[in-house]
Amino acid sequence: MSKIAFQDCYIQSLSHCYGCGKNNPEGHQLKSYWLDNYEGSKTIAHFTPKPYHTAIPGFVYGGLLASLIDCHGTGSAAAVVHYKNNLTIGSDPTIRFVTAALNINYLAPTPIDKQLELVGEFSQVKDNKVIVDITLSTNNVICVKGEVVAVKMPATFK
Ligand SMILES: CCCCCCCC(=O)SCCNC(=O)CCNC(=O)[C@H](O)C(C)(C)COP(=O)(O)OP(=O)(O)OC[C@H]1O[C@@H](n2cnc3c(N)ncnc32)[C@H](O)[C@@H]1OP(=O)(O)O
Repeated sequence: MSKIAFQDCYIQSLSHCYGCGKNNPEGHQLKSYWLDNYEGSKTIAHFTPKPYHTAIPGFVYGGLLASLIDCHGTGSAAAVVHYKNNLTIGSDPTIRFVTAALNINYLAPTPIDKQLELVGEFSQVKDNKVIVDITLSTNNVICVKGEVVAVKMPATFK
């Protein structure tokens, strides 16, 4: 794993996201990295749910899981476009990605008392659009699969 999370390289003004912004103390503060030995092709993040993330006692609320997949996807998209263009993720001008589409499939109940692992792979990488396929697992069991269509953040967001 690289030492600095993708999201922690975002400029201060783009670090308030509820899912992954380091400047949002109420948020999830998800941290995404390159998977060891897969720089440029696979990404990883971990998250440990809190008891209040409950859907049915013992199991995680699906909206939280979607949110984690969303932010791992947009962070991974920013990382791979920088990687492909030989840029550093914190470099200027800021290239960031927002969610255009999110498709989530819940395959198995997700236990609330385990660490969650998200792994992302890219099915399409263009400078303006990246499609990221993400699995969310606990104890090597895939509980959720998601596809994130991430599009380069337009100027209207600034
Ligand atoms: C910066 C750190 C923050 C982290 C973000 C965390 C994730 C988030 O919560 S982001 C917030 C939620 N998302 C939003 O609010 C986005 C709102 N939507 C928009 O701003 C626009 O519709 C936007 C940017 C997604 C697309 O803009 P648009 O002008 O239509 O894009 P456009 O340039 O035409 O299309 C680019 C590509 O994306 C594709 N695309 C656009 N919208 C979609 C969509 N909804 N579904 C699938 N593909 C799409 C286009 O087909 C095109 O693909 P290609 O290049 O292969 O032809």
